[in-house]
Amino acid sequence: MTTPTAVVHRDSSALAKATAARIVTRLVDAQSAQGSASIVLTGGGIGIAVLTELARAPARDALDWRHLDVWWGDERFLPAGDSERNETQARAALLDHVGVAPERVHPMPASDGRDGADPVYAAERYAAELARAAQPESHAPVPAFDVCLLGIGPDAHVASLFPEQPALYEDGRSVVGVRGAPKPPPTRLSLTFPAIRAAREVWLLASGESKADAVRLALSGAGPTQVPAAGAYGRSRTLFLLDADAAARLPPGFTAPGQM
Ligand SMILES: O=C1O[C@H](COP(=O)(O)O)[C@@H](O)[C@H](O)[C@H]1O
Repeated sequence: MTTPTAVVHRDSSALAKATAARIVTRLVDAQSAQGSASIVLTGGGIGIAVLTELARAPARDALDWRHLDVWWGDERFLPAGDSERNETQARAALLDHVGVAPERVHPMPASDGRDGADPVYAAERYAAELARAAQPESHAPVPAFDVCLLGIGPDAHVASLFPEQPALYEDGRSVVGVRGAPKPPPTRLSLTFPAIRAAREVWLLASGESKADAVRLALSGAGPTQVPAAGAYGRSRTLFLLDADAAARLPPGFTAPGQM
């Protein structure tokens, strides 16, 4: 487990722009070292804003988009192309505007796909796809993602791991089908904690005052069953990337708002 670091930006626009720049730097470094890179995308307001800024950033051309694997941390289990799908939003914000190799973009299955409407089968298929991409050095049935982006909900959920739900206890499977999620739509797919923790770096994004309590609890040693964001960490680095409103109630010892 890596100790989290908090980085605070003045507002959501600065947070989105700075995170986009940070992604370019991190993935360019990974491509220099390994020849290719991988990222896990998140949905949600700030998650998609970051992708929009990445598409606009002149520095994006420093990345070799053809040698990037793109995965998702969770998905709303809806028909392909539904505007509420995290995939649909990520394509519109970023992936349709850069030269990603289609075979290296790995969306989670849709509810009208070949698995049918049962999220359990869809989760199994995504887990198998991840396992095929796993390298020996990842020591897990998923790749050692270079960056795993996760939004934080007001209830401290990350990916589609919601407080007190059974998916939080999963320690065998890398992907689960989620039913009865408190945030619509109720049926979702999600990486589990073991899959998230296989990432080299986990970056948790939060913007807005409605996230301030979730951020405070996650950084205060709360348990992941009540505060899922507290259970998401990377092997080498865990970053909380925040705007000043989300950082308004940081616990002692973390960067105070206004320092960036
Ligand atoms: O539904 C979801 O919500 C979370 C957080 O979204 P936000 O709009 O409150 O930032 C997101 O991380 C997740 O990927 C998504 O499916």
